[in-house]
Amino acid sequence: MTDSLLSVRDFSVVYDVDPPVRAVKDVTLDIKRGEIVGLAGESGCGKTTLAYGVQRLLRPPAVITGGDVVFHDKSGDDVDINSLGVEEMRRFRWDKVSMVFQGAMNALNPVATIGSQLEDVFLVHRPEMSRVERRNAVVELLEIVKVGGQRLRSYPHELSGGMRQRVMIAMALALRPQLMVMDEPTTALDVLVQREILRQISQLRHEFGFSVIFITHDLPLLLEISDRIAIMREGEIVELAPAERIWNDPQHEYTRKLLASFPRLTGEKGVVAR
Ligand SMILES: Nc1ncnc2c1ncn2[C@@H]1O[C@H](COP(=O)(O)OP(=O)(O)OP(=O)(O)O)[C@@H](O)[C@H]1O
Repeated sequence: MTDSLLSVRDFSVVYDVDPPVRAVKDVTLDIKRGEIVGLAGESGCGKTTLAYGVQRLLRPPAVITGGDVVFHDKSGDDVDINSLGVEEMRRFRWDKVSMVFQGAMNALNPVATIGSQLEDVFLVHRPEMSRVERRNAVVELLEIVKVGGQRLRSYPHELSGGMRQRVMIAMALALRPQLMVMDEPTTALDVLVQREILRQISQLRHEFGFSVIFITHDLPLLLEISDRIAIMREGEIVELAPAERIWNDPQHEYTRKLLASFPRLTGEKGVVAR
């Protein structure tokens, strides 16, 4: 088994509008097993396009104009993501890769209990599971994300925003994917809740061994949670280095500019124990 989980080579995406927008330009990036890679950069630099593009989640006018994305499955198989059919890709997305979107907590169905919504994931993707097995798996998930199994019968409006976002993380974790893509997963939450959830994501990846691609505008937050950070600018990765290096010894002029734009960075140590 290789150390690498996802290999992205010379990946490019263009939005075919007039004039065309080259949103991602020849990006090369390796995600290792169990690591958290942060994607940072100003709004519009291509973070979301890159993270969605490698999962083939983009819709027209987006066009992938070049590059390879290979997923090194823990079974030992190498999966060329570009070659998967629609149905294979759908299964792949839940089983191997899952996503937590910004504001995902508002995507919960308001008239169904969170237990039944979590159960649906198993109903669809693990049809061989019995009712009892499904129920047990849901309770376990709610315990893992510290919402508590007894919340099974709660409706979304009975939970705080932070709790609902944890439910979404539980859902993303349900099939034990090897990669989780998180797009501003805590942006809508207050700072303390954010920190708690980040700490938990960090612990869970140690426990379950998944890798994370974490997207946010919030560079100080990324410095705390990420093992490595990719700094993007105008569709390119201008610097990719361990979080400590980005913080202590940024090599690229643009990285220094970006760091300087966050007055919160006072040199204190972060609270998320990686
Ligand atoms: N549907 C679209 N049609 C045309 N251009 C688009 C489309 N979606 C995104 N773009 C352009 O592609 C570039 C990259 O956008 P993208 O959303 O990937 O950046 P981002 O870094 O994720 O920004 P944000 O942090 O604001 O989400 C931007 O110039 C954006 O205007």
